[in-house]
Amino acid sequence: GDQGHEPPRHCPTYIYKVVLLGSTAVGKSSLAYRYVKNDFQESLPTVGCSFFTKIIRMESATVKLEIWDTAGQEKYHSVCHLYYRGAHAALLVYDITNKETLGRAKQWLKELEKEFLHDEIVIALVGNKMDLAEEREVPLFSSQEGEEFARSRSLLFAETSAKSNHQVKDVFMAVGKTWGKHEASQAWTGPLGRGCCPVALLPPSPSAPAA
Ligand SMILES: Nc1nc2c(ncn2[C@@H]2O[C@H](COP(=O)(O)OP(=O)(O)OP(=O)(O)O)[C@@H](O)[C@H]2O)c(=O)[nH]1
Repeated sequence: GDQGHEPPRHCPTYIYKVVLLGSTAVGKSSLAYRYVKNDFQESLPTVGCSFFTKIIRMESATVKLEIWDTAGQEKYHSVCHLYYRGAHAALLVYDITNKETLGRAKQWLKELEKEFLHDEIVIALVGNKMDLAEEREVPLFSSQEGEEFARSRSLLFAETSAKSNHQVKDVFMAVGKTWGKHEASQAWTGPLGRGCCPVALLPPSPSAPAA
């Protein structure tokens, strides 16, 4: 029964939805697979959408990341908006060895900007297949073009490799931390409680040097 005025001391669960968008074969499924299973496999094209869950346990809360991996093939384009609805974060993935895929990621950005207010979603531009740097077609992110583009839209940027496990965890963590800041400026005020709401905090990446 009811134990009185003190709320129960169970850990609340925060649900946080991340959607992966981008051209076919840029490595969306591979990034999700690497992050959730810490593994890499040659995989078949995604049909429709696939779904991964990552549970992150912290001292005072549990974070459940729902990772929605969409299909990049054009024939699935018309259903993609069903998947990014309600997302807290979007990773716009391109392949650094294929310049066309960056163009596609920029189109996704336009589409998201129509659907979401600036503060409603955290967006990261992710150049994948860093292990193939010698076949690079898209200049390094630090090039003027990329940097200006990111700054003008206040995006997060990272170059990753699902294959060699480069910056994969970091990109998910960076997105989570940015979302936490958005939340802090809005409803988030401190002690955990009050049912289920978007995630506010993610633990720092263990690979990051202590600040
Ligand atoms: N070298 C290299 N290959 C990768 C990397 N990530 C993915 N691949 C390969 O690229 C191909 C496509 O990867 P997927 O993860 O299926 O790509 P996707 O974006 O999910 O593709 P769709 O499901 O069609 O949208 C596969 O052969 C992967 O093994 C990477 O970081 N480096």
